[in-house]
Amino acid sequence: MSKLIDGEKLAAPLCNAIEERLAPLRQRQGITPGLAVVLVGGDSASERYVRKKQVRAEAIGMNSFVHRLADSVNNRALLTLIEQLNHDPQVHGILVQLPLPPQIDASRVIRAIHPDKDVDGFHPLNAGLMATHGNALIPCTPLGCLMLLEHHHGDLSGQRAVVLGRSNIVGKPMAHLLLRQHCTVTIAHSRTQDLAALCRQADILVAAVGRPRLVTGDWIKPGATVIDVGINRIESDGRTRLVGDVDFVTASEVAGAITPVPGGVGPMTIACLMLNTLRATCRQHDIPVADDIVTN
Ligand SMILES: Nc1nc(=O)c2c([nH]1)NC[C@@H]1CN(c3ccc(C(=O)N[C@@H](CCC(=O)O)C(=O)O)cc3)C=[N+]21
Repeated sequence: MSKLIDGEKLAAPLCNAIEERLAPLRQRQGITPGLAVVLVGGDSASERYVRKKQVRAEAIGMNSFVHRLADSVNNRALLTLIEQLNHDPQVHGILVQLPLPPQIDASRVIRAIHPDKDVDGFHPLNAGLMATHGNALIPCTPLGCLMLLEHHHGDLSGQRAVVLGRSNIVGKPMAHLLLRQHCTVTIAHSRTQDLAALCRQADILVAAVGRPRLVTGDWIKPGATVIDVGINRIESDGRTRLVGDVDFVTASEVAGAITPVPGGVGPMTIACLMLNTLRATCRQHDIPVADDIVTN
């Protein structure tokens, strides 16, 4: 049986460390980091995640501003709101919850966010800086995965990593982060041939494809570290359940260590959003960025 990688257990001390940095910011500089979350429409999963972000931000003493827009909103109205938030000195981080409705040009919306306030790290400037090892805001989910990996796997140098999924928000940035830690990285996706055989070569396997229980035990190299980014809602026995991209039961018999869903990557994503908001705040006020909290 493999070791369980507990996301809550690593997220809690990270959030505490962030919280400790807020008091001196407030007392000495009069600054309270502010996170603005823009939610378009009323998707129940999105509502839930936005609520988690808001609750966590407030719990550690940040300001949180949630802007709700109708599902029918047009590009102009959304871009106007972002422009307003870009100029608002109370707002240090802006997150536009994805997915957006089809009439919205998501790429244009992401590009409208000021790169210094882009706490998702989705702006092409931040994506490019990360790819070239510059000083970027790094997407929260891959950053959280990397922290879990470094904590449980130790030095990643020379390890064979396979990232399943090539999205701009998880797969691609994850591959860049692993490369930066000197892994040998392969990005696999829906057109990859012999997916199972490829995955079996991985010392580190990160699954981020949104396919419930795609990765079964026979895809995993014995002893490998498995990070499950998937959050799929499925119906079973008349109830809605949350399952990952990894079939936990069979995978945990083979893997050396594995994240559960829920309680794995999710809590780290939220904690890294808090970290990015703190970093963005420091940068905007020319305060040395709190890089000693974590080094990556
Ligand atoms: N601009 C943008 N940035 C995002 O970071 C972003 C987004 N859009 N759209 C949706 C995805 C999804 N996401 C999650 C965050 C936390 C949990 C989380 O806390 N999950 C818990 C509980 C899950 C549950 O109970 O539903 C867990 O896995 O233990 C899940 C998913 C952020 N996303």
